Amino acid sequence: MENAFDLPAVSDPMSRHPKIPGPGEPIRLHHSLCYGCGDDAPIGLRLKVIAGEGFTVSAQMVVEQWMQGGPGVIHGGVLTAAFDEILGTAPLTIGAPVVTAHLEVDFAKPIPLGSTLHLDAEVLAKERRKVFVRASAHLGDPENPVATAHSIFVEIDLKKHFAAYRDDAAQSRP
Ligand SMILES: CCCCCCCC(=O)SCCNC(=O)CCNC(=O)[C@H](O)C(C)(C)COP(=O)(O)OP(=O)(O)OC[C@H]1O[C@@H](n2cnc3c(N)ncnc32)[C@H](O)[C@@H]1OP(=O)(O)O
Repeated sequence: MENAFDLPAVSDPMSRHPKIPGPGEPIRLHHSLCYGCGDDAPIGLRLKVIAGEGFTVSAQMVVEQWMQGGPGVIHGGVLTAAFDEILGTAPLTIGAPVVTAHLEVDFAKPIPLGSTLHLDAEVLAKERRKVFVRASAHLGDPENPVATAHSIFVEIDLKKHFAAYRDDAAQSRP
């Protein structure tokens, strides 16, 4: 499939960040209350994202009943959230903390409850603060994706970006 987002003609140089875990190793949670990866989130996907080779990461997610759109298949928003998480983690391989600016998802096939979703993401390019990332999901056969995603993440200064929200976030905890 062609990219529906405009990749830069030439990427800024990218190199694998020295602190990123080796292939097969988990990447540390970015926030324990995160809906996508947090262990302490009251409701969430609890994705464990694993570093791959180069600028790639992967994760697996069992599609549980509460993730249902229906009937019998995953909700599109849940799949999008899973993509957001894995796409947003991939830029850590180049040492870039990011937030989602643009995210597009193509839903190719229904994803039944009970299936194990395999998610793979890869950083394609960087241009100034923009990081271009693509992802795909399959149910065991990488040649047969059930969904794909393309996204632009923007590099941020983590402390500054979230400075105004941290207290509110603490207050909204259950
Ligand atoms: C380990 C972590 C895993 C995380 C997974 C979960 C990730 C998330 O869900 S994050 C939460 C959702 N996202 C957000 O809340 C972000 C909200 N948006 C923002 O804060 C701002 O719009 C932000 C930071 C993206 C950009 O604002 P700002 O810092 O002022 O940068 P700005 O100058 O506007 O844009 C920088 C570049 O990005 C581009 N850009 C900004 N928004 C977009 C967009 N929607 N689409 C395409 N390009 C964009 C700009 O054109 C600019 O490009 P260029 O270098 O070519 O001029």
